[in-house]
Amino acid sequence: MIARLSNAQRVVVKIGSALLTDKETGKLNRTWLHAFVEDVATMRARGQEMLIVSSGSIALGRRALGLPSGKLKLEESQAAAAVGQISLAHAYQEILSAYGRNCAQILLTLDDTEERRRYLNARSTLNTLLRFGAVPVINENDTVATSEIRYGDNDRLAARVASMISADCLVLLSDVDGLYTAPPSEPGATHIPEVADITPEIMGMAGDAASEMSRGGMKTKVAAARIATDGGCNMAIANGRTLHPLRALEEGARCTWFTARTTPVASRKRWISGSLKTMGSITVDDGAVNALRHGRSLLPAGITTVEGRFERGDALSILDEQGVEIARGLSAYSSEDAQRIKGHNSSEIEELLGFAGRAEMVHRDDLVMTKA
Ligand SMILES: Nc1ncnc2c1ncn2[C@@H]1O[C@H](COP(=O)(O)OP(=O)(O)O)[C@@H](O)[C@H]1O
Ligand SMILES: N[C@@H](CCC(=O)OP(=O)(O)O)C(=O)O
Repeated sequence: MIARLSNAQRVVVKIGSALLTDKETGKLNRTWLHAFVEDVATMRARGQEMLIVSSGSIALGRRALGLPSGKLKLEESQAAAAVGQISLAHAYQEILSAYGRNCAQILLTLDDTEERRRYLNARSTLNTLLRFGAVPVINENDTVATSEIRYGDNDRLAARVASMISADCLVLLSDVDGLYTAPPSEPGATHIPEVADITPEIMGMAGDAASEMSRGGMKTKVAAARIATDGGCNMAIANGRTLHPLRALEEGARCTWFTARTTPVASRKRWISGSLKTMGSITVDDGAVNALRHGRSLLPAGITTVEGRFERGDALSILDEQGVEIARGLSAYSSEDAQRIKGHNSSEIEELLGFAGRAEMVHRDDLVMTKA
């Protein structure tokens, strides 16, 4: 069970507001943040790709603005988030740079993970940052998110990010060491070490947050577990109320693991082949059919015909020369650009389109064979 964290390639860690801010003063808990970031840097140095989803902007901002305790109005939490996010990002940047890491701030709204084109853009930016060795620090863009278009909690946001970038491990660090059969304040509540199946009974165990600083409570954590495990990602709810919480988890600290139901690749392929409406089709030559069967990407050189009107990110049907569908995938180009680059070598793309686009028409990560 321990190896789920140390063996993971891509890890998303979510930090709740209560861990980041001191209960008494409302200030950022710097000692804790230093120790946590040291764990992140150690894992990154080992070759694991690390992303942080951090709450805390509203909790920090409300103190800075002198807002009273209790529930905030929407415009007050938006203002608090605007103020708090700056100090939050600054703290991460300062500490990560001490470990020689670039810190990249990403503020997402619901649409960025739900709407396909924006999803592909967000995914591509995150992948590029990881390739450059930077550590993305993500939060919801609370200042522009109105109640209709917001997640409202970073538990589900973290799970959507984890499945978007095909992470294999998500850790929700909280003030509790996992899921209990009932809110831990209730007598007789017992700890659950592992959940293989998120049944209605499991959902029913989760209650609200105990402090006003937090948003979600256990309900949003269990909802996050459903998103993550469906996306092929193992998820842990673990205690962050200790210095070096990730090291502690690797060394076997008690937590609750929710087991992935599939692999990230299988989950993505199922999404492409099953739930997307195709917006066009491309016919490819025999050489390209052969390349696709060997798990390669589809290059413009192998395309003979482009049909339909589609945009970058739309799903396409890929046909052989007999008109039989052999694969489906997400297009890296619009139909207009595809018409221009079909049959050409990828090195000619810049000259043909006037910009240096991707070498592949459909990247192999975005492609699924529908006929062997
Ligand atoms: N079944 C449960 N098991 C564990 N904790 C629960 C449960 N139901 C409710 N909780 C509450 O959820 C809290 C954790 O959620 P929350 O305060 O939102 O954390 P965070 O700020 O880390 O997101 C716990 O401290 C606990 O009071
Ligand atoms: N985006 C908000 C946090 C929302 C949230 O999920 O809070 P928490 O339950 O403490 O993880 C913020 O930065 O204040």
